[in-house]
Amino acid sequence: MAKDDYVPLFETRPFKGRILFRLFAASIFVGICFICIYRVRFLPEEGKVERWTWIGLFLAELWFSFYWFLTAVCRWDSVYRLPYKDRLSQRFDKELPGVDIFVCTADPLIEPPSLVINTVLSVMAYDYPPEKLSIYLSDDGGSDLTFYAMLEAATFSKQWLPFCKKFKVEPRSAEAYFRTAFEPREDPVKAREWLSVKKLYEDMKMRIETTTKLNRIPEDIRKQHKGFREWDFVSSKHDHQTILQILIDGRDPNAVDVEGRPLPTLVYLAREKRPQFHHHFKAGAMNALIRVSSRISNGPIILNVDCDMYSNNSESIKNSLCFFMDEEKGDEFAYVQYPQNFENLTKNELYGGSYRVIQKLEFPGLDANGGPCYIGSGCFHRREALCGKKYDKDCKVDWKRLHERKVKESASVLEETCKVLASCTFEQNTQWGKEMGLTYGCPVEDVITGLTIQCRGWKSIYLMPQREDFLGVSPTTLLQMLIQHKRWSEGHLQIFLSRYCSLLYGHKKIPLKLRLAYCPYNLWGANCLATLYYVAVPCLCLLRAISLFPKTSSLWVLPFAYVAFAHRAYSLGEFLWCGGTFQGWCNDQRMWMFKRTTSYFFGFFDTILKLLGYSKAAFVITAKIADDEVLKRYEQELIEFGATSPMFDILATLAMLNLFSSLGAIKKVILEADHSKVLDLFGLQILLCLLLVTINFPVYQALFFRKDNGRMPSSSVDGTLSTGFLTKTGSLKGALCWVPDDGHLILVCMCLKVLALVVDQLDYGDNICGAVLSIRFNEDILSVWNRNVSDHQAVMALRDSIKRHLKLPHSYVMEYKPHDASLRDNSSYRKAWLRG
Ligand SMILES: O=c1ccn([C@@H]2O[C@H](COP(=O)(O)OP(=O)(O)O[C@H]3O[C@H](CO)[C@@H](O)[C@H](O)[C@H]3O)[C@@H](O)[C@H]2O)c(=O)[nH]1
Ligand SMILES: [Mn+2]
Repeated sequence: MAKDDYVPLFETRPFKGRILFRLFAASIFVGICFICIYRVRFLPEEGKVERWTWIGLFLAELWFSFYWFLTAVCRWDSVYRLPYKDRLSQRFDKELPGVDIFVCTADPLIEPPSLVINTVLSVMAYDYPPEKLSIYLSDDGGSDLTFYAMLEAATFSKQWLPFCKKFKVEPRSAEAYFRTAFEPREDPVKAREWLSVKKLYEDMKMRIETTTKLNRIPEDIRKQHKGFREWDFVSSKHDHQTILQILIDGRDPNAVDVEGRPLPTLVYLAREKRPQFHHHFKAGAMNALIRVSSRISNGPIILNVDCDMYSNNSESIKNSLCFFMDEEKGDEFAYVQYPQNFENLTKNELYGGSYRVIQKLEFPGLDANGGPCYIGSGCFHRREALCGKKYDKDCKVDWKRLHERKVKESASVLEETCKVLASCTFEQNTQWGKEMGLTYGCPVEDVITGLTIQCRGWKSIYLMPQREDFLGVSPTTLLQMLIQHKRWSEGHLQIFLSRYCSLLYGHKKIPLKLRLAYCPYNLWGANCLATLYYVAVPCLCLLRAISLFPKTSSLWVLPFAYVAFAHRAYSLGEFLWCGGTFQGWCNDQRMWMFKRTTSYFFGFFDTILKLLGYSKAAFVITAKIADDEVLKRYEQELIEFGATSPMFDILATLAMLNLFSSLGAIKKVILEADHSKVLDLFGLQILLCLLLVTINFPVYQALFFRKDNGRMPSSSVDGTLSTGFLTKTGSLKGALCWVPDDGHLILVCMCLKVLALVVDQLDYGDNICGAVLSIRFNEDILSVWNRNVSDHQAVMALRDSIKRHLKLPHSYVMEYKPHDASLRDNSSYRKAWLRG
């Protein structure tokens, strides 16, 4: 094509309103400067407790300022992209490249096969020539249940694909479509067809769910496909040979749908697993898929979706190709990342799961500076770039040549010859996991991979069309959410502390702004310290009458007030602009605090432990299902606490600390002769405490008022309630319980101990004591009960273990009525304090 005829396949437009943002950012910056001046000028004299608390607070504020600076970098420039799909069709209709789609699943129990196949069906039904489409499912669960579901999906696709075309179905996940769509009433013939496909789907779903519930495949079904024989050799999900089955071979002239049109290729792969080999979680699965697919279809474009994230837009492939195939700029793009949206969010996003501001404002910012990160699901890759090729500006892609398919072997030959590519030993002494494929060793394998790709000279694209392109499942319990964020924050922090730290690794490879823009995510985990300090220490100091903020009557209060309020108001504005609700923003803020004090905290320490070699890599898969009762509460937007976890201990502890400090402060204001003097001195501090109490409101509810099973488990409640008693008894040294099988509790213990020390140091005398320590009753004690040892003995044992562990002169333990009714019968219910 001659140069002047060139019409781009996409357009890039800058965001409006950047100037306003920059002015605002400048004003915040000025505010921060004043805060720093204040902190330095009014530093308390040497030798006082005040001095150290002051310095600590100052450090926390410096950290927040630095972090704010990083988030401002992300917003400095922003662009959005517009693909022109029609131009693509006009120009390249015959030369469209092959696209290989990788779906990953890992566990049939928490990622049910019926969910997996809906994702598979949705991508099989893309509006794209089926002979150029190949779908690969990686099953790390190595489960015949999933395999069976895939067989069913292969059969059903013969009806489903033509049905999607005929009825212009959207979305093309059968489950999602039939959940909301109604049959076309106007035409009885069509209506009948519609209903019959719906029935087919429902019958299939029922068959799949029955086998899943049975947890085994009945003999008569096993006989129907040779693939099941593979499971005769599977000893467990961690120990089996490669299972590779080409369920639909797109080249086979008989592989057609009910209307005679070809079907896309469909492949099931469970890579080899052996206990002595590390399998590298999703990254390992993806790399096995890259190799196997290179022999079977070798599509130059690869789409990666998680099993819970179905395609919600049948045009996504073509939209993405507008970038890769643009004659002028296309060759420099390695991947096109879509936002990850979730279909099961509640109206006000109870657990802040929409990430709207990140997706609508921050990622366009990354895009303007060189390209977004690769965040896993919903990402189209150029195969070469994913396989480690460096960007070469002289290398032009010839799509015509690329789309030819060369493989001649039959499906069964391919099945045999490709197995070795997915074996445990294949990667030994190769660059896989290092320079080739997805990078190993990090729980956010995607982000680190994206960064290395960008550092090899490639650019990436962030595409956020009107219609949400991919819809997934967001965690439906607080604990799930916190655990997911622990993995993320840990993974990100690992990147920051590794040789892949964007600041150093990206030097001279990617723009400075992009290097900086990676940092807010990489440093999520590092936020925990400053946040914990800010939510705990000012409250404690309030009780000890240490003022940490300027008097409300002085002018110095202005920068504090401006930065705090303007910044939050701006955040609210952003949230609303991105389509959120006010309540949603409040929930988001709460989650932000919860995550920082728990997920990030544990993520932070686990990263450090890993660096020191004490802890191994893990990947806790996020559950995609929950029981009906939990779901009901989720829909009512009731926060789910119904589990024991050290994370909840921290939340409860901090909430109680905030509550007691506020009560203490209020008491002081009332009792003090000169109210206004107290208010003048402690105004901001009291405000901060009250704010924290407001944020923690659902925690108090869960601790004391809720009756449903989503409340705080009674063990934590009693523990936290005990705080109330403890505080009344005067000087407190500490109490905790010890759960030996939970490594994290050591961490909680350490923190509680620190807190106890601080309290001790400050010596509150008979005042309300701010130390709030949760006692959690452990399985140990319950098992003592089980063995019919008298309660008293058990409690004494616990008390002694606490004493020993904390090396405290005293410890208090409350006798406890076990939660479990059967245990309750043989133990008397006494609530008494034993001091020893
Ligand atoms: O050993 C494993 C573990 C996980 N997975 C798959 O990886 C995907 C992501 O796992 P999930 O538990 O759903 O994690 P999320 O936190 O929801 O996923 C986000 O974060 C991950 C990195 O932590 C990214 O890989 C994902 O794309 C991104 O959506 C799922 O399809 C799993 O089946 C495997 O294939 N093998
Ligand atoms: Mn997921």
